[in-house]
Amino acid sequence: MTQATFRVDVTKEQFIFSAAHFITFAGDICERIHGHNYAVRASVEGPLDENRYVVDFIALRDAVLAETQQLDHHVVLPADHAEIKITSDDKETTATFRDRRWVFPNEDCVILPVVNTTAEEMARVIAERVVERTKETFGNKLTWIEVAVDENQGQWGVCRLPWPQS
Ligand SMILES: Nc1nc2c(c(=O)[nH]1)N=C([C@H](O)[C@H](O)COP(=O)(O)OP(=O)(O)OP(=O)(O)O)CN2
Repeated sequence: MTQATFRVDVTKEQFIFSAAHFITFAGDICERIHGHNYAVRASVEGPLDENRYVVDFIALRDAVLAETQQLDHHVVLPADHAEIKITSDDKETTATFRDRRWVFPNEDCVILPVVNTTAEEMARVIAERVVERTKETFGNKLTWIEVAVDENQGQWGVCRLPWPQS
């Protein structure tokens, strides 16, 4: 007998956030700072509740939006990169990579707990934070959450996390 599975997906125009970043790749190549209009999709899988919902679209939408709005119009920097070092004083945040240096007003920056600000890592952080925002409301019946971040109209980094059971 086939077993039905159910999922809710939300991907809204209002999730699009414009942010600047730079990553390293191939060992020691560090990109120039540049921006993307990032798109986001979030999905959760689980059984149907008494409403015949997996979860209320609106609750999931609002949790995702709260996270994407925090990134909009910011420079996104990695806290955990081995060579991109981030320091802040009371006014400015400085990023260094070898002999290169970028200085930003603190309020323009968001420092994320990632090694590299790739779409995959940003998807993971958004997924973890959406779980934190919703786990009390959604309970422990869901099986997973997946967040996908699109850097450039069809280039998605995707992270799926098991839904916390406690
Ligand atoms: N799996 C991943 N691959 C790549 C990522 C990523 O996050 N995950 N990121 C990048 C870079 O950020 C790169 O800057 C992507 O930018 P994009 O503008 O898409 O790249 P192009 O130089 O090809 O841009 P065009 O404007 O389309 O010329 C790379 N890979």
